[in-house]
Amino acid sequence: MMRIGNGFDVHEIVSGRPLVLGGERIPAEFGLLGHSDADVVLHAVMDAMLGALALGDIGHHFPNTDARYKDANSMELLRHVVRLVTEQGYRLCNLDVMVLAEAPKLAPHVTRMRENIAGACGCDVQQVSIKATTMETLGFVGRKEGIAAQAVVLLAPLEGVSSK
Ligand SMILES: Nc1ccn([C@@H]2O[C@H](COP(=O)(O)O)[C@@H](O)[C@H]2O)c(=O)n1
Ligand SMILES: C[C@@]1(CO)OP(=O)(O)OP(=O)(O)OC[C@H]1O
Repeated sequence: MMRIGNGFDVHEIVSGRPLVLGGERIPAEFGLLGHSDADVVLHAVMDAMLGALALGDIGHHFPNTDARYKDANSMELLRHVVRLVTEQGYRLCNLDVMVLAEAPKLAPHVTRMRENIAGACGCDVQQVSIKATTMETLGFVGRKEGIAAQAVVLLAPLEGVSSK
């Protein structure tokens, strides 16, 4: 049986922190606040994968009260979630991420972000889609108070399903 999952995350924009999105350090005058590296893109992707298999959420697997995850590299957390997916007998069919960010311009970084995620998932970059939009100055994203990401993931059983 194919399994679909969705994930959503928001992190607050602050100065003095790096901006890491999709495992990529993005040049910016601000970063995101979080217990981990606050990679809002990977957090949405992990929650979508966990949701597809009803395995809870990232807060359950990586509690923000646990010092082990202080400034954690979310790529490592993603690799752990991918291992859980494999153990359950599933693999990524495709995923689609929408990043809501007023700035910076993410288009120049999207290919590297897709490659990072595909590398962690052991899949082709064509199976990973990342898109970005502004909020046209509206709301907390439009005021540059935060960045949000939404992900939808489709998982397929490891055996008997083509990736096409
Ligand atoms: N942080 C962002 C936001 C948007 N883009 C790209 O610009 C296009 C137009 O954005 P609108 O919000 O005006 O629709 C969008 O389709 C993206 O290609 C971006 O690179 N980074
Ligand atoms: C990733 C984790 C890891 O402690 O930390 P945060 O950076 O706080 O991210 P958030 O999406 O708020 O919560 C999930 C946590 O599991």
